[in-house]
Amino acid sequence: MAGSSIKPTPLLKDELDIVIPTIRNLDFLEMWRPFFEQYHLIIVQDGDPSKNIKVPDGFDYELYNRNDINRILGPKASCISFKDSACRCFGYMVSKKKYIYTIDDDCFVAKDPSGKEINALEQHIKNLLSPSTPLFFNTLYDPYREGADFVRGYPFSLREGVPTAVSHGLWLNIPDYDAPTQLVKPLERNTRYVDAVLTVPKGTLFPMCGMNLAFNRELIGPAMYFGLMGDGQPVGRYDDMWAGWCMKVICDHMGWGVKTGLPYIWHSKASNPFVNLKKEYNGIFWQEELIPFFQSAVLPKECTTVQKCYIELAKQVKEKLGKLDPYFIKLADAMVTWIEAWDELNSSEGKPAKLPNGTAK
Ligand SMILES: O=c1ccn([C@@H]2O[C@H](COP(=O)(O)OP(=O)(O)O[C@H]3O[C@@H](CO)[C@H](O)[C@H]3O)[C@@H](O)[C@H]2O)c(=O)[nH]1
Ligand SMILES: [Mn+2]
Repeated sequence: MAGSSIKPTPLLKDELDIVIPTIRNLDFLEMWRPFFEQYHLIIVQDGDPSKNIKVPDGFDYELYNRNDINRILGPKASCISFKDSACRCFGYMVSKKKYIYTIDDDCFVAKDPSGKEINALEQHIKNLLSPSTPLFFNTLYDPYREGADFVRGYPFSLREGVPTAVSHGLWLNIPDYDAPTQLVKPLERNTRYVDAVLTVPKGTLFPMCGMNLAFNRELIGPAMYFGLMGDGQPVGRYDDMWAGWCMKVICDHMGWGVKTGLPYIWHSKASNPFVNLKKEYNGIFWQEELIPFFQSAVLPKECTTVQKCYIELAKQVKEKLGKLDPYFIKLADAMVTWIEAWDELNSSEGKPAKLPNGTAK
């Protein structure tokens, strides 16, 4: 019998949204079509709202520009950054799905060492649907992967693992370096494909990159606020970092896991290191204080929901980081506004009506 031409239904087809921030164009979607075409896209158009961003035919999407964000959130739109990829978190807020995958518009399909094209989304879904092991390190990496397992000495009481909240993918070609490193090593390319998925141990922070990232929105969505960055703010390119530090403290508190490693994407554009240095310089200085703050942050046991954890974290940011710079007082307030907006849009009566394909109502 001739091979069936019926495509298998992609995993989580109706339970996952792909969120793309863009200030450029969406041509990269052509390369992702085989992997993305059956999923719903949420495009967050940054910059000039009068610019028309063309979405390639055949994709099911909703697109939000700054006018839409202001219309939907009203005064609370102040918590969504402008002129920074941080705007992507608006897509997390308006999504109705259980899972989110977010990818930058200069990230393409990479190939594994055998030359096979990598379906990054499929790997993220596998990462999210299998448990994490933050409480005890498995030296053979992901024990739930085909052909691997827990090694001798791994406590059986811990082998069930914990729910996975975040899957952090990596990048071949242009690595996600900060500006100083980019300036020192302008020609460095990441050619090393490491065939591993690791759980970030409990109590350990890491620099979360928003370029190739997936998460369980029902678990950790309210904590995935990408902060106040870009236009009118003293810092940029610390959006995903801020979200990653808040997220990890909350995942540790809630008993959820964070994975990093596979899948890889091919990152094609190196952003301008001098422009990046201007955006980053406060962040490079402040992070020496921010990391100890997050490392020592304790959430009371009364914080039983992500929203409660986040509001408590915002309180501590205001109290302890407000003296580092007044920016953190503004950021702490924006964190609270984010949760208010999240709850407004995600309570049953608060959902904005949507057109099936195209711009939001
Ligand atoms: O003002 C802006 C700038 C960019 N975007 C969109 O955001 C992503 C990332 O942009 P870009 O690829 O230019 O930046 P990188 O330096 O490679 O990004 C890394 O730094 C992080 C920035 O926080 C980012 O998550 C990392 O990937 C693209 O889709 C741009 O179109 C924007 O919306 N507004
Ligand atoms: Mn990029």
